[in-house]
Amino acid sequence: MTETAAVKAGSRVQSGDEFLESLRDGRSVWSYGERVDDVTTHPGFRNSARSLAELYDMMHAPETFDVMNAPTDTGSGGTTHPFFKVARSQDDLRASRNAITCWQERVFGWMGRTPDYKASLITTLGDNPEYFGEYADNARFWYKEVQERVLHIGHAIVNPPVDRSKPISETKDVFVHVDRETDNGLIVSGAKVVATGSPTTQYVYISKSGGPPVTDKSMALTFIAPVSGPGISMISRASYENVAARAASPFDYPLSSRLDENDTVLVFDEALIPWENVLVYDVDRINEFEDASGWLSRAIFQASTRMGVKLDFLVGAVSKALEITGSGGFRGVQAGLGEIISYRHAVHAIRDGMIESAEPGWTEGSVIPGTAYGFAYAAMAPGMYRRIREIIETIVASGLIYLNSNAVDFETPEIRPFLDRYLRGSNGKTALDRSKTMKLLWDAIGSEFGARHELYELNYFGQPETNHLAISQLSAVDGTLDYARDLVEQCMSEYDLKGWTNSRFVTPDDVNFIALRNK
Ligand SMILES: Cc1cc2nc3c(=O)[nH]c(=O)nc-3n(C[C@H](O)[C@H](O)[C@H](O)COP(=O)(O)OP(=O)(O)OC[C@H]3O[C@@H](n4cnc5c(N)ncnc54)[C@H](O)[C@@H]3O)c2cc1C
Repeated sequence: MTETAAVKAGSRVQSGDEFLESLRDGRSVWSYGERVDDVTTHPGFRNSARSLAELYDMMHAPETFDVMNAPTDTGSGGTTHPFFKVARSQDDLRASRNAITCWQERVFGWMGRTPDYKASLITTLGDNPEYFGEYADNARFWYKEVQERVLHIGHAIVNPPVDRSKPISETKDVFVHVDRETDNGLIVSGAKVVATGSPTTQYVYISKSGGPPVTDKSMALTFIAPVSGPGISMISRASYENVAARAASPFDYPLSSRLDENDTVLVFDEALIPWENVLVYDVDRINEFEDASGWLSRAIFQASTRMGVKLDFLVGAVSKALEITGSGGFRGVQAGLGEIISYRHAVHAIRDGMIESAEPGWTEGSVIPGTAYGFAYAAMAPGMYRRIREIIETIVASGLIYLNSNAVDFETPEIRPFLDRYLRGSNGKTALDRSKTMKLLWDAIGSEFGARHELYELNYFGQPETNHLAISQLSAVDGTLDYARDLVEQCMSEYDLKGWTNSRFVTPDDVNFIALRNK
């Protein structure tokens, strides 16, 4: 479908400007002791917001339109991002992969919470609205609304790390819970950890993931809220974009300066959640949802596709860095780069393996990416990412900090000749080439932005141990363990104390010293 056809058909997908306008809604974002007036102009958030706006523009641009759009399944006749629809076939998953990749290439793999991330979960509302019981119409509404407008929804589904040793009920004052019910909706208070990207999202999805089962109905809650809703505050962590803007330049921190997704402490203080926005308010349903819906496998699919692009980017940056240091020809250094590339290949392979091993979704006719390979990615990614950082620090070494402090140094006549001589690179690369490349690589792995990315990958799907456990349990029911054990049984059935039971093989009675002795 061409762009013109989609517009004629009534596409409701927001543009970049419409997205930015929607963020100017009086939301309560707090940073450095002040309430942020407007995240689209504040130096701590404005370029991150613009990076997201560019993604929305790609939904409309003729050159990316086809890969970024598919017909809606809501009856609107318009188009949407392919991952915002319930997948019905492996081809739907392929179209989703291509669209996720296309967006990630624009942000070089460094924004984890692009709007398609939450589409992994929102599509479950359209797959099985009946599951939500008395809130089924809410599920239908939000599926349609999010899909047609490609809304940007953040999520906060983990309880804050406060008194982990105590049962949830004893930390209720901190965790999100219902204060009281009213005719208009639920009055909710409490916090979640953490709402990544929320200052520049439009809505937030609150639910439960992992941890001990919920037993108290007042905490068995899933809902969607506009982040600008009354009673909702976002207390931002230090903004790397702000620090870079005030104390450096885009040349010095090219990723922090535009791709920082602020992780906020999200606080509800007697916030009214209208009944229309409630999806789950039931102990059994909230505990079952994660396993029943299959949303995690979709989330991992989006994450591994994103990681694939991030690793492509790192491979490119490391390769350019080695060209500058002149160490790229050494055997150990080549092996280091090769190890990073092999992780890159493994991630791309798992992503596509998830398509090849797609399995039935929540309801008849829907399809989700293969769960077992997905959990393997979730368990493997943290260690792999940590190892990649270690390799880069080993093979690029001091090259990562043998650098000037700021872009302005290149305009400072007293030191420019020194820079040109002492920072020059191998292979005809100039000092400017070195500084630009190495600062980019440092921002990727070493700056506060870069270090936060390791923490992010490590905790993306909870603790790796949890994912190893999940794989272990899954393998007992999906046939993996049975198959592996059968293989070993088959091997062991072909011999016994007397020798081979398989007549094809020759029992060595003719040469074996014990057999000969006993003859
Ligand atoms: C950069 C970043 C961004 C994030 N963004 C989001 C987001 O957007 N939305 C969101 O919902 N979440 C987000 N998170 C939270 C993330 O999902 C969690 O960090 C992750 O699930 C791990 O949980 P935790 O941090 O609470 O660790 P914990 O569960 O507190 O675990 C800490 C340690 O204690 C151990 N432990 C904890 N409880 C027990 C127990 N009962 N028995 C034995 N051992 C225990 C764990 O094994 C682990 O070693 C983000 C986290 C980070 C770091």
